[in-house]
Amino acid sequence: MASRMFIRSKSIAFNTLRTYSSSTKLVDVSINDKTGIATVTMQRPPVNSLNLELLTELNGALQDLGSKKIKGAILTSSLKTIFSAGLDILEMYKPKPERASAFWTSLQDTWLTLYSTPYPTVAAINGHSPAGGCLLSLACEYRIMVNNYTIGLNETKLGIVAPFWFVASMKNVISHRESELALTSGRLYKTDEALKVGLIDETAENKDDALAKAEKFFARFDAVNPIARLLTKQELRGETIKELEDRKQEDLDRFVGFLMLPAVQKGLDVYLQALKKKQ
Ligand SMILES: CCCCCCCC/C=C/C=C/CC(=O)SCCNC(=O)CCNC(=O)[C@H](O)C(C)(C)COP(=O)(O)OP(=O)(O)OC[C@H]1O[C@@H](n2cnc3c(N)ncnc32)[C@H](O)[C@@H]1OP(=O)(O)O
Repeated sequence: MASRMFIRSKSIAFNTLRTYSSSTKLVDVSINDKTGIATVTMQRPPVNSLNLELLTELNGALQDLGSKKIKGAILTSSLKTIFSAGLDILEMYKPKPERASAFWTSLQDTWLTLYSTPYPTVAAINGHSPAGGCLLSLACEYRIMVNNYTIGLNETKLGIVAPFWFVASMKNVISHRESELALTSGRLYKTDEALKVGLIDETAENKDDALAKAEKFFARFDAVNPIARLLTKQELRGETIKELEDRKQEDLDRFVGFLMLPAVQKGLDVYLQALKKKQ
């Protein structure tokens, strides 16, 4: 894990800043050449649910940024009211085992990349952010959320169990007690409630406000040595990263095994039907 971060920190030092814009079907990346801030935008309508393809593109984009000299990266969504609806339930419902394995591995890899970026990260949460959406924002260093949306790890509401690294991501941000209360009940917090427990760091009026506040967050590091900053981040996050790296295969096997349980499939079926009936 130490090498994961350190090699990247060396590579950014030798590159020069340039205007950059790259858009794949599901992820848009642009770097503002004046501020040096990258904006990574998920764009998979209708709800940015995280399927294999979106996760693969997102991981690739975040890794590419590691070789560029950027001041920081903002993760956000192109959708008006949704940051991300979390994992694509259709990836877990009646899955083919090979696809389920590739899907979960891509989630593990994306989280590892985002949790350990050499550059500072902000989630500009411009809409609802349940489950996997919350996980992505927890992997960022700072969370700014637009008012009147919801965020949280609501896995138990779907009859599924948040894996240890989802739980650790939460516990590294809010208290153990609050995590226990939230995770066991599958609580989704409204923006103002999330601020009160520290799940988010700031609220925003709208997406533009969130982006402006993200820029101010990055400015905190103007007078900070970047290597000292990175090594400190590594010190704080290293244990959690190492645990997933060490237990990656075990975690994958548990996920695939869990999905094959009839009771889990039944729970997902009921949840999917309820989502569709909502309209
Ligand atoms: C013993 C230890 C074992 C450990 C093993 C590991 C266990 C496995 C772990 C898995 C972890 C999973 C984490 C997750 O992320 S699960 C996903 C959780 N997500 C949700 O609960 C969100 C569900 N969606 C919503 O609440 C809403 O859609 C919302 C995001 C608030 C948006 O609302 P709205 O704007 O009103 O949009 P609609 O609800 O009408 O949705 C539009 C269409 O999109 C479909 N949809 C919504 N969310 C998902 C999703 N996550 N995946 C797939 N599809 C989704 C919805 O059904 C609508 O479809 P359609 O138009 O066809 O009706």
